[in-house]
Amino acid sequence: MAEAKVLSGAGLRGQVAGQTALSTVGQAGAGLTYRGYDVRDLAAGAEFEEVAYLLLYGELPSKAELADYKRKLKGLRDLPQALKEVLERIPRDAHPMDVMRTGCSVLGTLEPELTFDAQHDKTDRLLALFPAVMCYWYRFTHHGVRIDCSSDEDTIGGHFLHLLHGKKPSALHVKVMNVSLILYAEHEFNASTFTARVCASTLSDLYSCITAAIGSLRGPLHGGANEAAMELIERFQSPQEATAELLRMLERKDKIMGFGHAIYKESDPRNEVIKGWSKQLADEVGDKVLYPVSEAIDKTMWEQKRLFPNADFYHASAYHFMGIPTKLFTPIFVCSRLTGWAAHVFEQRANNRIIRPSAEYTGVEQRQFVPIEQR
Ligand SMILES: CC(=O)SCCNC(=O)CCNC(=O)[C@H](O)C(C)(C)COP(=O)(O)OP(=O)(O)OC[C@H]1O[C@@H](n2cnc3c(N)ncnc32)[C@H](O)[C@@H]1OP(=O)(O)O
Ligand SMILES: O=C([O-])CC(=O)C(=O)O
Repeated sequence: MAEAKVLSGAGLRGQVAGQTALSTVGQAGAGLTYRGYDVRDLAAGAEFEEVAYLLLYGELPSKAELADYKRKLKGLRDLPQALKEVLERIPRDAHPMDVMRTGCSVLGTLEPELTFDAQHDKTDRLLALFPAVMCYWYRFTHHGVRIDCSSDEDTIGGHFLHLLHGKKPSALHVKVMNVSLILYAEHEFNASTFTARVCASTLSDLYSCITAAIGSLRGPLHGGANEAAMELIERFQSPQEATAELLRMLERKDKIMGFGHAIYKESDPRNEVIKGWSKQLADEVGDKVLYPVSEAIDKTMWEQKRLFPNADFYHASAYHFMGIPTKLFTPIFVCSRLTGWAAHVFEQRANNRIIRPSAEYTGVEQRQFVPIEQR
């Protein structure tokens, strides 16, 4: 059973900054729950759309509700022409997280949230269309094709893989995407969600909250770590080489991306799930390097620092084995975490007070103003 991490010091660590009924993180017994359900049970038995519905609408759907919800989302997948034109203008070497941020913001000008009554419909639209924002830009700028943004795929994960690769994905890959989207969906007051709530607390619109959250997720200390972890593991040809270099990196006090956590102390419950799927994908593609290298880094980090892989580390190899380009790793996180962000925005709006903490002043004492001619 994981103990709660002892929290102190900077970064607002250990401060209760509000209330939520959406998830628990790092509590004894179950490391992560969404509205009371253990994330491992959801990842094993649910579809991502069920989890999205749970977070956004409050309860797991019945079969009929899920079928209706998936039908609704399927009908909302295509991008407005004006958004496609904007995406075509974004440079090939732009970071895809900047593309997601811009795509979200532009949609906010085309289909604005005029009243908060529209918050669920606007969220469903973003949920349905985010995979196409990423894939339309990527395929246009990298392969010169204007893809059809609708597909017959039953799930968001399958739809994303279909748009990216231009063909029907395998059942295994659809399953892993589904699990991945569930694992990334919600995580209490992490940096990007807190950003969304701060924005919501000013009574701003949903698109502003989500755009701001994407900006926070982009950094390598948060969602950007899955991409940074891939850049690390692909440097090595063998576990021995990885271990030797890791020891040098730790000696230099480098941060190893994909390890450690602000709240969890001994393990991240999402890791065991995605690690298992990464192993299965490694076997499928006959990998003899990346997965053993990942395990060697994992072992060395634990032995040397007592640091464990977080949700991001084995996501890197899992996504890679499915042929997903590294720079699209963090945008996939956006497609999932949108559900948590939006649910937090709804929660903030339902019981709002503007979030405005105080600062401890550390500057100079009050002093006399000196006119510019006398300075
Ligand atoms: C989905 C997610 O967003 S999960 C997080 C993804 N981010 C990463 O993987 C980035 C790498 N990890 C980190 O930078 C950190 O572990 C964070 C940002 C996740 C958490 O930061 P904090 O809460 O400040 O970490 P914490 O207080 O546990 O750090 C304790 C010590 O371990 C070190 N440490 C923590 N993580 C790492 C790491 N990944 N590599 C090397 N050292 C580390 C810290 O530098 C600190 O050392 P010090 O006491 O000598 O200063
Ligand atoms: O909670 C955090 O600080 C980061 C994290 O794991 C997440 O957002 O999924």
